[in-house]
This record gives sequence, structure tokens and C-alpha cells, in this order.
Amino acid sequence: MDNIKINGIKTYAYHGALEAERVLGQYFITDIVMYLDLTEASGTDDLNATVHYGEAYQLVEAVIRSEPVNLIEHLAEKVSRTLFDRYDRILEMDITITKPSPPIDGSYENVSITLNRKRDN
Ligand SMILES: Nc1nc2c(c(=O)[nH]1)N=C([C@H](O)[C@@H](O)CO)CN2
Repeated sequence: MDNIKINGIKTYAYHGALEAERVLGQYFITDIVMYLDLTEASGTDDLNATVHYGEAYQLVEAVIRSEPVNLIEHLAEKVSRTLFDRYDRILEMDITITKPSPPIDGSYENVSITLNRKRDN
């Protein structure tokens, strides 16, 4: 299926299950894949026939900057609901949220979750 991707949204926020994360904050990286039919937009060259990825970016950024939550899974769910509610054209989404440097000891690159949500979920 056709899709629009917004890659590497980098936001400083205060989500996390630890009090220290709520106080100090950290960067979150969000990657979005929105699945929709781009036949009309690709044929008509009409911005109104697609999802404006700049507008979608602003909506995602606002959710990531909003009230802190414990889990990045819950944060991703909030992002998917916001985009589904705003854009009827979106049929399915993949939302990946990465913590590049979580306060967890160990040797690893980063941690992330990915939600796949369909409109009728
Ligand atoms: N599956 C998840 N596991 C954990 C999360 C999370 O959001 N999803 N968060 C934490 C803490 O916030 C961690 O970053 C610091 O202890 C732990 N595990």
C-alpha cells in the first residue's frame, strides 16, 4: 500500500517510568509510516488529496511534547489516535518510538517499540 513516512522526529520530553526521567528528560526519536491511497494525489498534484506531512509532523511533535506518560507504547498509541482522528485518509500506521539513551545500565544502541495500528483497531 502507498505510504507517507516522517522519519527521525527528535523531541526532548519527560516520559518514563522513573522519576529521574520526569525530572531530567531525554530525547525521543519518532518514526511514522502512514498507509493511505496516494492515487488521487499522485495523479492530480493536489495537496488536498493527501496528508500534508508538515501538518502531520506538527501534530506528532505536540503529542510527544504533551503530558508525560510512563511507557513509550502509550505515547505511540496517543500519536496514532491523534493522526487517525485528524486524517480520514489514513488506513493504517506504524509508529516507532526510540529512546536513544534510557537510564538503564548496559551495552546497547537504544531501545524502541513499534505499534502497527489499523483504522478499525
Ligand atoms: N516496554 C517498555 N519497557 C520499559 C519502558 C517502556 O516505556 N516500555 N520504560 C522504562 C523506563 O521508563 C526506563 O526507560 C527507565 O527505567 C522501563 N521499561
